Amino acid sequence: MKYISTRGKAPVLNFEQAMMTGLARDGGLYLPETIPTLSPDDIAALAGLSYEETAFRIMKPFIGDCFTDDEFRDIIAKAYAGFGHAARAPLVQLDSNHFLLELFHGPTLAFKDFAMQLIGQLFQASLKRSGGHVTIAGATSGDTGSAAIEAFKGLEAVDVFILFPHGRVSEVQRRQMTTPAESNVHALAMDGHFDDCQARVKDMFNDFDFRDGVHLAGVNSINFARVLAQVVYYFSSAVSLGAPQRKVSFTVPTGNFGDIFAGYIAKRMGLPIDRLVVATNQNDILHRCLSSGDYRPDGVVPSISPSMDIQVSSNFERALFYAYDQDGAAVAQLMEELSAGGFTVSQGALQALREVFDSGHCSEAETSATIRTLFDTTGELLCPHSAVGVKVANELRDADVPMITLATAHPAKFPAAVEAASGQHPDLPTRMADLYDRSERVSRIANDLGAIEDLIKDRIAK
Ligand SMILES: Cc1ncc(COP(=O)(O)O)c(C=O)c1O
Ligand SMILES: N[C@@H](CCOP(=O)(O)O)C(=O)O
Repeated sequence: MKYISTRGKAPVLNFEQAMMTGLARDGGLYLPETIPTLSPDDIAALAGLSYEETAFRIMKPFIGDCFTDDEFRDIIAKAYAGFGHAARAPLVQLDSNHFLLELFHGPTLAFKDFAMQLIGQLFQASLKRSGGHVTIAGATSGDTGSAAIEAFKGLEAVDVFILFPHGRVSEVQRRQMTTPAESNVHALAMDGHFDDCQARVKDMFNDFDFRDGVHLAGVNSINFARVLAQVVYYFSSAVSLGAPQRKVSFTVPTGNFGDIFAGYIAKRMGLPIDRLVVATNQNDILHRCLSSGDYRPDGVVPSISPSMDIQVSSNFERALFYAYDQDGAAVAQLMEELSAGGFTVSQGALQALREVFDSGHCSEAETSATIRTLFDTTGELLCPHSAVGVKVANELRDADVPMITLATAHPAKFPAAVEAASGQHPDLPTRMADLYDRSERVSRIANDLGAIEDLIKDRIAK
């Protein structure tokens, strides 16, 4: 399996190389040259399998011969051993034909653990073979950072630097990043919002002297391995509701477009997905773009679903690549226009996107009302991101097609917003009960590429 860049001008790599490379050297994002497909019989055969075996069968064609079957099975087993639910990603029924896919039973209580625990194991296996050391630089609006730190803390072959927007993540998210004592963990509270953090991480990758000097690696969804791991739960949940004989739809609370793009890959692999619904909070650039064709960031407004406070949605570039018939030059042109303020999607490409994706948005008041109503009617306590998904799903779903809404984080990561909405205080699991008592270690940093690079060089030299 070969991996190519969305901008068409970077070296073609295998899975392991693409995983360890992060951002392509032309600024684009790696994707498999062709998307493997599963027959209806292959999909039917997933029924009743463990999550781990499903993961092996879905991901193996993308990995090629980079890892032996035994190695890869062992990696998957280790990745999911620490999850707090036997099903890993259990489905809960909310209403007639509406289901919630609970993706928050991993170690840091958000869907990011599904991919991050896996790539933590993949990186370790790869670095053990090469004997190298990498410097991970990641940007987070709260959940990627804590999942990355949990997956990589204490590893000798890795230093992990996480940029998060100062004052714009929940206290639980911040503490998950700032309380680990391992010396290879570096939490950096940056001035600005998530888009600034993500831009600085991409700047570091585009600074080749720095990138090559520190052996930079990426664990944001710029890394295709992150997206790949998330494809698995689309299959496991759809099959448990009757796929491939029965079509299903998904609603995905969306910010950086990685999770819903994993659903797009699942659809292209042959999973009979009817609609993929993009659910945004008040930072609704994706909804506006899918409605009008215009993609023009106009500033992030902080919300009670802070992990989705994003206006420059990294993986939308991957969706555009397919919508523009894999024309790297066209994508590169759009991204150049984005740097200058924004772009308009061509009519043909917009039509291609709309053939797959629907979209909706959810105001702050609607998010709170959804948390309250769902708790009152079903006893299910949602995090604000999942509530955005449920609200949009209820609005757009077709009563005859099962709708699966992704519950992307545990309510206890956002206790203030959840309690204000529902009157219920969501408790952290007992293993985290002392999170508020642990001491924090964090560096404040300006939104300044030079200052960030200097800090990283200085820390890894020690
Ligand atoms: C809890 C939560 N929900 C939803 C999202 C949006 O996911 P994506 O960025 O993959 O669209 C995020 C952040 O990525 C998140 O942390
Ligand atoms: N919401 C994310 C933002 C980063 O997204 P990623 O999928 O590209 O890592 C977060 O919680 O950090």
